[in-house]
Amino acid sequence: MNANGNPKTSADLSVGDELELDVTNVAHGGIFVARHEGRVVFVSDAIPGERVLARVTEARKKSFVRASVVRVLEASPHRRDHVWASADVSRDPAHRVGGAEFGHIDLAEQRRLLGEVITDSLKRMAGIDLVVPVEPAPGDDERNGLGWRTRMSLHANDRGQVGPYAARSHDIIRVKDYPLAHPEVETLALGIKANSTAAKAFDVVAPSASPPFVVISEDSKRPRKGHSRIRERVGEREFELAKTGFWQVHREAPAVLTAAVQSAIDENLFEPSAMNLDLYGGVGLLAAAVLDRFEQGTDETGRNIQVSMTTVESDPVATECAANNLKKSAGALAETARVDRYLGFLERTATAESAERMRKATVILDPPRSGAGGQVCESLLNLAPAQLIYVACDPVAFARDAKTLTEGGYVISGIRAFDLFPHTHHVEIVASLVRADLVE
Ligand SMILES: C[S@@+](CC[C@H](N)C(=O)[O-])C[C@H]1O[C@@H](n2cnc3c(N)ncnc32)[C@H](O)[C@@H]1O
Repeated sequence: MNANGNPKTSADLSVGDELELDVTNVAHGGIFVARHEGRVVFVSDAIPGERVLARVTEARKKSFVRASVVRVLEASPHRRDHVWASADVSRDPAHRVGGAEFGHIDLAEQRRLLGEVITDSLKRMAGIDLVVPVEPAPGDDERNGLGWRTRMSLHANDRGQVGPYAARSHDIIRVKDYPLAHPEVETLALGIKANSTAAKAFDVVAPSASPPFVVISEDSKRPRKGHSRIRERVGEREFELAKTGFWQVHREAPAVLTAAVQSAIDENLFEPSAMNLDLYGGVGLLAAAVLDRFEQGTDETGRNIQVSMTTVESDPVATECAANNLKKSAGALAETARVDRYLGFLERTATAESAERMRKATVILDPPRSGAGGQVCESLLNLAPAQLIYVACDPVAFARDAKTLTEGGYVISGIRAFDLFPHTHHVEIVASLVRADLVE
């Protein structure tokens, strides 16, 4: 009943109300869509096709409410016991752990849903029609998508309890296991005790070529910058990076992305002497992928092929590492700069010769979750490199940038997606965009 004593309508919904819902779609962000008398309900822990009983958890917006499944009335054939018991629907929604919001769905269906999110985002935001199958990382099917996470953050509350956050709050959930974590990460994480109430955050890391460790921080919000270095191995190469510096989280992700970027580049459009760039380059993983592919062999005069490649990265420690990681390549440079400013500088200072080197370039870009954004895309359109390889971890941000780039003169010539975060809603896209005048 509402305040006037009448039966509740969708407009009166408040937190705690329970609704029977037919779940119709997946939405971006690990949630699912249903309607209650026309009002959109974003439901967690559901699967499209299910009928569920869901409890309203947020009702501040007029256009939609949020709810969590408390009982499955008609289950999807894709429903499984949650891979992490601490996130199961049998728990009160407030006490479900976050970070595994697809863990109740079989892996093949998770990937189909991720593909649907990519297709929908491209259609809705960019008017682009593409079906993108989502490929598993090697070994994940055999391990049921578990044990991949080489980095994990835990938190402590004022009572000294340590654990991950709940699904939709910053409450600490105490757990008995971490099934998505690499075994070394899990062992270390389970051993953490908040010995001092000052300890607020714990980064647990298991690098592939250094011993596993925990970095303790007294501030849960401040980025933790360990300056001592660790090492990661990818194929024949080793990379150095800062202890809590950026590195791909899935243990297979560096190798998967290296191979994907290498094969996404059109070799007919690749010019070794062009102004090739690895934007948002981190410690040089993707620059190395390009160098390893195109430095092979000799040119027509019999000299070793030298590839010009500059990484652009805002974190000076990562840049320093990139310079070391790429130092065997004479044509490699590592610059500390924000990408928008760096590209703006290239635009302002262009000469006829540098503009031509830029137009022949291959540009890799692997921005953070928010995407490259309008200003960077506009600069890329002005500089007009021959091909862009866009590595994206957010389908919506990618679709927004793809709209700018395709409307400005690029054609998507290839796109792949990888399930590098099993049991979560995250997915990695690798897209090739070629300047339209170069497409046959
Ligand atoms: C998704 S990571 C990719 C790193 C690298 N490509 C890799 O795979 O290891 C994004 C990187 O961009 C950097 N970054 C974020 N915003 C930036 C900006 N505006 N300009 C330059 N670098 C930025 C971050 O420090 C981070 O290293």
